[in-house]
Amino acid sequence: MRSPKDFFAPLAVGAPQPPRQIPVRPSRMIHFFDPGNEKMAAKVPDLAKKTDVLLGNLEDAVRADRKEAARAGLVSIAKATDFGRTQLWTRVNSLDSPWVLDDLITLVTEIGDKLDVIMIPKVEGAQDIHYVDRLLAQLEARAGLTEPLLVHAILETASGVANVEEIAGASPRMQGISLGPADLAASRRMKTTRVGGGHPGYLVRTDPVGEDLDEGRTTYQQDLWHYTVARMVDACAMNGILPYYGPFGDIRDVVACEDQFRNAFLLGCVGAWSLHPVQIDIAKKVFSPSPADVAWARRVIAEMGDGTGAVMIDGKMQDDASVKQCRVVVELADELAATDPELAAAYDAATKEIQS
Ligand SMILES: CCC(=O)SCCNC(=O)CCNC(=O)[C@H](O)C(C)(C)COP(=O)(O)OP(=O)(O)OC[C@H]1O[C@@H](n2cnc3c(N)ncnc32)[C@H](O)[C@@H]1OP(=O)(O)O
Ligand SMILES: O=CC(=O)O
Ligand SMILES: [Mg+2]
Repeated sequence: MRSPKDFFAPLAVGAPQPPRQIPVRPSRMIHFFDPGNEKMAAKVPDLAKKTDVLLGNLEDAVRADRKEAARAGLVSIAKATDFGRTQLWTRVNSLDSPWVLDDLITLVTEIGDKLDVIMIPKVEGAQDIHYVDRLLAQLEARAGLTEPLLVHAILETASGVANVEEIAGASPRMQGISLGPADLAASRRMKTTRVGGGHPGYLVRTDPVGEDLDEGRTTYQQDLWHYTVARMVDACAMNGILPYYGPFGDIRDVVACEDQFRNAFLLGCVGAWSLHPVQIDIAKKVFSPSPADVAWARRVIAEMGDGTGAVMIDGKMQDDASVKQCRVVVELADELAATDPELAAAYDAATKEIQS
């Protein structure tokens, strides 16, 4: 165990100072693309204008014989593209794979100054983050980088879930954690064959009304991911890092995708992955607080004055705790509105309407 005093010392001579705070930047959607796929790569400059995060994926979904092409593609794209305010992330191959060492060496050396966050898949415990932490420090020092790279873990193994609190606090570089429902389902030996989302067989049923066990019994589909998302959110919040829902694989089912994203948003996640351009606007809509909620939250804050005591607003009791929730909503809205004039106008219009 490192002592808390050592936590903010660089892990290699010449490496940049580790971060003390995770920068607050919009990351409602982490948009995945395969940098070795020419069609997808051609869309990157346009996608950079409408996404919060673009992620060059080198791991699963990239064929084994295309790994080098994907890595080289990401280097070229990063060098050639002006990403503006959009962050550039990558997902490297897993730590037990034959590709990850070259992924990290190449990317940090060639484009370490363009990358914001490195996503590490299949993290099992703090030891995986410690390994990456030291290696990144060595590579940053050699590349002469002045800003530390941040690390994001995917929660997609049973041991990762069991160790999620120690993973979240394993390094000052930890930026956040995403739920990876597909690999996690396999690791847990769940009997699903989907990428995220629900399952009609996972349900509860109302009690029988009489002797007939089939008659009049409504069933309600349950959320397979509730426990893991909630646990991930707590682990992230207690360590000052950000939680995300991961992939929703049924690209055609934009309705259920929106539901899954909204469940994650309401439970505390700040964003989700988009796998296809059609999911970008879904994430943008869901992970931006609604104008009505922002207007209401602003009103509660205004009427609560110094934030203590209790008041009644439209028949609802408000006190110190509800005003704190309202501040969470308003702070997020203000952060997003600062770079999105359309959203800012929608929030102001809804606020004026509620005041009149
Ligand atoms: C399961 C656990 C995980 O690890 S999830 C993360 C790993 N998976 C991924 O990264 C998948 C990323 N997405 C994809 O590969 C594709 O979107 C898949 C799902 C295969 C669908 O592609 P395709 O059949 O081409 O869809 P389409 O015909 O509707 O595409 C229309 C045009 O859009 C493009 N497109 C597609 N996806 C992306 C993307 N993620 N980023 C940028 N562009 C994308 C297509 O190339 C196609 O382009 P064009 O109109 O033909 O020029
Ligand atoms: O990598 C993501 C997953 O769901 O697996
Ligand atoms: Mg995975």
